[in-house]
Amino acid sequence: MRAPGQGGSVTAAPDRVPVTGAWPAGDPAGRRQWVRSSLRLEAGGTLDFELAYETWGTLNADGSNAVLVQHALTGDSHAAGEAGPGHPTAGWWDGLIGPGRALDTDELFVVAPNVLGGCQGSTGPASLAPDAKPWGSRFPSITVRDQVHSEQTLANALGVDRWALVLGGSMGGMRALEWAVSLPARVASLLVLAAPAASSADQIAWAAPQLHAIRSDPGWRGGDYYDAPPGAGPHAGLGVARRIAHVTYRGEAELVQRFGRTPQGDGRFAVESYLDHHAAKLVRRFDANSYLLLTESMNSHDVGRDRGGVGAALSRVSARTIVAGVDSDRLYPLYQARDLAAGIPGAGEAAVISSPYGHDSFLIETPQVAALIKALLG
Ligand SMILES: CC(=O)SCCNC(=O)CCNC(=O)[C@H](O)C(C)(C)COP(=O)(O)OP(=O)(O)OC[C@H]1O[C@@H](n2cnc3c(N)ncnc32)[C@H](O)[C@@H]1OP(=O)(O)O
Ligand SMILES: N[C@@H](CCO)C(=O)O
Repeated sequence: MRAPGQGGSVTAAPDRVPVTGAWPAGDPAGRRQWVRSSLRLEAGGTLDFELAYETWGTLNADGSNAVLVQHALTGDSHAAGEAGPGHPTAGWWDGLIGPGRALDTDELFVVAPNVLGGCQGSTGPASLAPDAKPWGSRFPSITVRDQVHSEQTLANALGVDRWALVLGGSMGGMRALEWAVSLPARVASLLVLAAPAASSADQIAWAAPQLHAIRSDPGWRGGDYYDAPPGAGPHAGLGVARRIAHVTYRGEAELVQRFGRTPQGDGRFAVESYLDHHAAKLVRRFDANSYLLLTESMNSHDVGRDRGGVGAALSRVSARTIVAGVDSDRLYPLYQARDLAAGIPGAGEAAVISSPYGHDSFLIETPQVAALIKALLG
């Protein structure tokens, strides 16, 4: 089990005052912190939860220099920093966060939480429920709004009334947008990368075989696999899900040119070997139930739900906004970024990240993303 043992319970309790503290034993990197509270879920009931987060820089006296960085589906709070104990890779936006970088930590206070429902320190299906057993199949459904609600607790605990900037890509872009729609007074500027106002049928369609792959793995055991012997969990299903997803994260022309048709010595096409590699890497670091839960939270993403539609919801945004899409993104196509930008007051036309790398370009095209950040903060 990867998450800490505090878990949560679905109860009818009212929201509680958040409690913060240093991360307890078990954080090998030694820099994560946590906030603990409870929230009313959009689907009903209340969840006691913890959010893990990391920060860089210092909050200034008037609290005006805080930036909220939102990770994508399989990301985590380690947005910046070198690889080291507990973090085999450098932060996923290390090129953007640090002294002298676009998110200049000599000037800014940068905060990156692990998403509610995740498996990298925040409460999720692998966490312990009040009965001291993993939540597993009992973990409630979570929406993007619930995730943002939980992050409000973090902002309150940190003393951040208004973020100077909220930004993220993909699932992180959904949460960034939801912040600006649900709490417009608390978001001064907004950068949404490769994310829509509402998940489309095409995106839900790509998710469907991924969900089935995990659930049809006998090792999934209806979601209650945490006491299975090592290696007996739903690794094969999660690996298939990642292979499907990873194809959608990369550019078609990129794969064609990069891998060609020549089989490797072991008989696999190079692109098959590449997908196998990414599947194996994810299986080692990610919980299958979190993958299901977060995928379904993305499927349900629709800023217009119960708000009179997408147009009415977007008209609430008061942040200085840039929306950007990637010209080779086949999962979140550019037209969605254009539609989203058109709906947000003052956003102007969507920016275009030009790249062969597809959806993942928001993680790869550092200078182009840096320019967008500077345009907002400058
Ligand atoms: C914010 C967040 O959301 S997510 C956190 C970071 N994201 C992830 O971890 C998602 C998974 N990874 C990725 O999507 C990508 O690796 C990115 C976006 C992080 C970086 O993209 P790129 O730099 O273009 O990496 P690329 O997709 O080429 O993968 C490189 C890996 O494939 C391996 N690889 C390349 N070709 C082959 C092949 N034919 N066979 C096997 N492995 C191969 C490389 O050895 C390298 O392995 P390593 O990452 O273990 O060192
Ligand atoms: N590579 C990213 C893509 C999802 O947007 C991830 O795994 O989170």
